Amino acid sequence: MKLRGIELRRVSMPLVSPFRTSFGTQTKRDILLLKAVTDDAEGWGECVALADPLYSSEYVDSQVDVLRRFLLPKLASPEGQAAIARSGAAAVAGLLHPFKGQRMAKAAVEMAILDAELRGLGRSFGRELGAVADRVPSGVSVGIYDSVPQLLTVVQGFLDAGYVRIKLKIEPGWDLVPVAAVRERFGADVPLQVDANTAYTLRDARHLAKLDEFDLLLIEQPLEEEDVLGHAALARQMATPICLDESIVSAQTAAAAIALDACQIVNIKPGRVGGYLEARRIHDLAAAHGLAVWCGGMLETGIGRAANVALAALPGFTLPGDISASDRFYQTDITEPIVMADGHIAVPAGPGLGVTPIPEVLDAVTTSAEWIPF
Ligand SMILES: CC(=O)N[C@@H](Cc1ccc2ccccc2c1)C(=O)O
Ligand SMILES: [Mg+2]
Repeated sequence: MKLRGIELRRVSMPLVSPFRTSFGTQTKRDILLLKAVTDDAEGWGECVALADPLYSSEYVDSQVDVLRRFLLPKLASPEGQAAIARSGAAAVAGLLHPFKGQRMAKAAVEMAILDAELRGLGRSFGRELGAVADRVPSGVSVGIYDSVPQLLTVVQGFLDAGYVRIKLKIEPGWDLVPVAAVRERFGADVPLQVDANTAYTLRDARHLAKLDEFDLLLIEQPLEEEDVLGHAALARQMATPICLDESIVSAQTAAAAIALDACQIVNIKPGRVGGYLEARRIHDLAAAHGLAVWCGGMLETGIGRAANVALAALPGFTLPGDISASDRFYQTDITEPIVMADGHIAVPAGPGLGVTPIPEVLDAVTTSAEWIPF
């Protein structure tokens, strides 16, 4: 496979409604898309970095910069071209390993090259990754609201839409009361979990343990991302399973967290861990230790969303993910909308991602595009 170049494209997409979490309120998404052009096909990658370094240390301008100055020149070098010609996308992580961190940029470029490679081979992402299902259950992430009645109206809407699992964002001051209200209104059988996005400390352990009465599936990332020992201590003080998100940035950090009993469940996000191939390694590692995993979301467009559906079809993804339909976040997606049918989303069967951007829609939301020839 000969890589001719990569196009860096920024798109700006308004959210259908403000999405508030413990780290702020988002009303639009500033997204970096990559298009890899090879002799055989074009492939697409999506960088999940936010505009600001509020979820992780990456932010979209930093990922553009590191791609332009370091990552793409390395892939374009004679060494890079030879390795990619020989091994395709499987060579990317090794080539980029000398550059520390920047996992969301690395994930996006590996994804674009993998998509081009698979389209050229006529193989789907699902087939390549090891999907064992042709549809996956769809959960939904619900933000923080100004009032409980407002929250209950939103949850009712998502349950009516058919989402099979509800995830509530929580933060100090918005946790026990909204969770109790959802349980009270919708009953004990609705699969329910919470996500704190690192908002608590170990001093909150006794408070967080009060969540145990609500029979939650898990509590996601209660403490800050580097506090692996704190999560292990918290796990000993509450019954609700601890799930890590921000803390798990690679198979290595997953292995450490599992060995330290810092988590019983892992939220896998390919963009956070450096790509779909590393995501599969984490899936395999978790399965070897008997841990359930599920696929998290970063408000991806249909590009990232389609790839996440394929990943979520692997056997170890036994909990519903945050792979909602496109209309959870976007009025108009840049691909054919990803839709949910009785609580499930079909795994795309076409070559590569199985979806491609719709040119006129993509152009309408594009704020910049830059071709980087190899
Ligand atoms: C679906 C979900 O809750 N995702 C992340 C948090 C998150 C929240 C807000 C975001 C806004 C713009 C881009 C990515 C974002 C990710 C999580 O699981 O922790
Ligand atoms: Mg999370």
